[in-house]
Amino acid sequence: MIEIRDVWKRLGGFWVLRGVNMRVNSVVTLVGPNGSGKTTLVKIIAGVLEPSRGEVLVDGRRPRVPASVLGVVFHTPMLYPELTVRENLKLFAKLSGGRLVGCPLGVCKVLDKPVKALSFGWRRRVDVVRALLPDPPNLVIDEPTTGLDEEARGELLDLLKERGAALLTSPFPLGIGHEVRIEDVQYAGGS
Ligand SMILES: Nc1ncnc2c1ncn2[C@@H]1O[C@H](COP(=O)(O)OP(=O)(O)OP(=O)(O)O)[C@@H](O)[C@H]1O
Repeated sequence: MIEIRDVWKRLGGFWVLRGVNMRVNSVVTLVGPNGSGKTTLVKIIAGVLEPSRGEVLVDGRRPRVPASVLGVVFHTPMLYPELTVRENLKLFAKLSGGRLVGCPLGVCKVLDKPVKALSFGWRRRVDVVRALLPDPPNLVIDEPTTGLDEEARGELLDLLKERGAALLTSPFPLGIGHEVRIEDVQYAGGS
């Protein structure tokens, strides 16, 4: 369960987020125009940005949550380009206490390739698998459709349905999970 409690964020002299209140306990896609604060909210949930006001709880924890409780996937993959996929997954499994089970998103096909040799879509696939290694009950993915083909999106949706909570952001409607407009979960007045 991801609980966003009255989260405000001021950046560059503007209130980007104005009192966001939201509880996520299933697959939820957050939609909104470019610049409406979706990525900012993901960063706050991930604990890499502090809210100006308010708090985020993930299964009752805050502000920084272990990878075993919250998996995070940003738009830019968090992988070591010089290492192979196998080496990356081994390293992150060690750090997060998880392990690779089966071949999610087809990663076994690319295990021995260096990450720098992969296409963007394959790097994103590997990055999602990296986040899922410790089997976190909660997940947040910024722009999940970017780079993923239809087959990978379908498999990703199946993987997400197994989570307690998955918050996705996309600049366009995905047809995945329950859609929530960012304007509808904060105080009226917009930006
Ligand atoms: N470090 C920063 N300093 C100043 N302003 C920032 C900073 N980061 C983001 N912003 C501003 O905050 C607003 C929200 O940005 P954010 O990236 O969260 O929006 P978004 O909804 O994810 O957009 P998109 O759909 O285009 O990805 C934008 O106006 C952006 O310019």
